[in-house]
Amino acid sequence: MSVLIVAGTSTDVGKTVVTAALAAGLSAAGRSVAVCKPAQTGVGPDEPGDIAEVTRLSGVTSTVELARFPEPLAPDTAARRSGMPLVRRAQVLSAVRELDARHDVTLVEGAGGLLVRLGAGGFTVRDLAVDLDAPVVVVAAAGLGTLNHCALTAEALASARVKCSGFVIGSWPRNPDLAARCNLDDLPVVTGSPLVGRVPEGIAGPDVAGFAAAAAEWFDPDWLETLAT
Ligand SMILES: Nc1ncnc2c1ncn2[C@@H]1O[C@H](COP(=O)(O)OP(=O)(O)OP(=O)(O)O)[C@@H](O)[C@H]1O
Ligand SMILES: C[C@H](N)[C@H](N)CCCCCC(=O)O
Ligand SMILES: [Mg+2]
Repeated sequence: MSVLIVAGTSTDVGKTVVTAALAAGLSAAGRSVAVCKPAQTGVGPDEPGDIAEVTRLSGVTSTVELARFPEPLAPDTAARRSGMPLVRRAQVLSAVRELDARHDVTLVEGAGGLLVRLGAGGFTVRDLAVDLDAPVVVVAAAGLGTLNHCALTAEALASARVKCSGFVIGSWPRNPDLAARCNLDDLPVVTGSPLVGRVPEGIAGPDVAGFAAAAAEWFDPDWLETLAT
């Protein structure tokens, strides 16, 4: 019914944790949720990737990972170096559309930041948002430096006329420093989009029941509600 692209300002900002939190929060609200990771890098064939982490934290099992490459690199580079076939744009679009037809919300997690090349022809997660006419939520770090990364990402979305659904801080510190506290007010100003969530630091541990039970509280409730309508 609806697709939401989970992009980031960079790698390691908490996209997977936020994807899991969204999956858990939407599931708790009675929505059927699917998750697609078009290209996973940096994990071997038998190791858990981002999809496994989303399932562990959220319980959501309707998932698709289209390709994985062992080296921790951008997917197109990792694919070329591995000698395996690159992910194709049409392949991703068809997988996401198939999930979308059967679920209330389909979450698509990119790799790294918005303009990282996912596969053949250099397509990016921004291209997927254009093709799917889907909004993007951007996951960002909490502290100093994030305003610039968020503003750049907002500009890159606007230049392709992709709707920015909002920003989420992937790991909100227990004791936020001055920059993190100021960013709460400044981030919407510099990006022109709302801050719609903050996932607490240290929450993605072994207490998966606690994670799933609390997940909806980390997002603006009105925003979360709009995702499945
Ligand atoms: N709120 C949080 N609580 C606990 N751990 C977190 C939180 N946010 C991020 N982490 C940890 O930080 C690391 C990076 O987070 P995550 O894997 O979600 O990043 P990512 O943006 O998905 O990166 P990639 O580009 O590789 O997909 C992980 O080890 C994750 O468990
Ligand atoms: C391996 C890592 N965790 C991500 N999955 C891939 C990040 C690619 C980033 C490329 C870049 O922007 O330089
Ligand atoms: Mg991830």
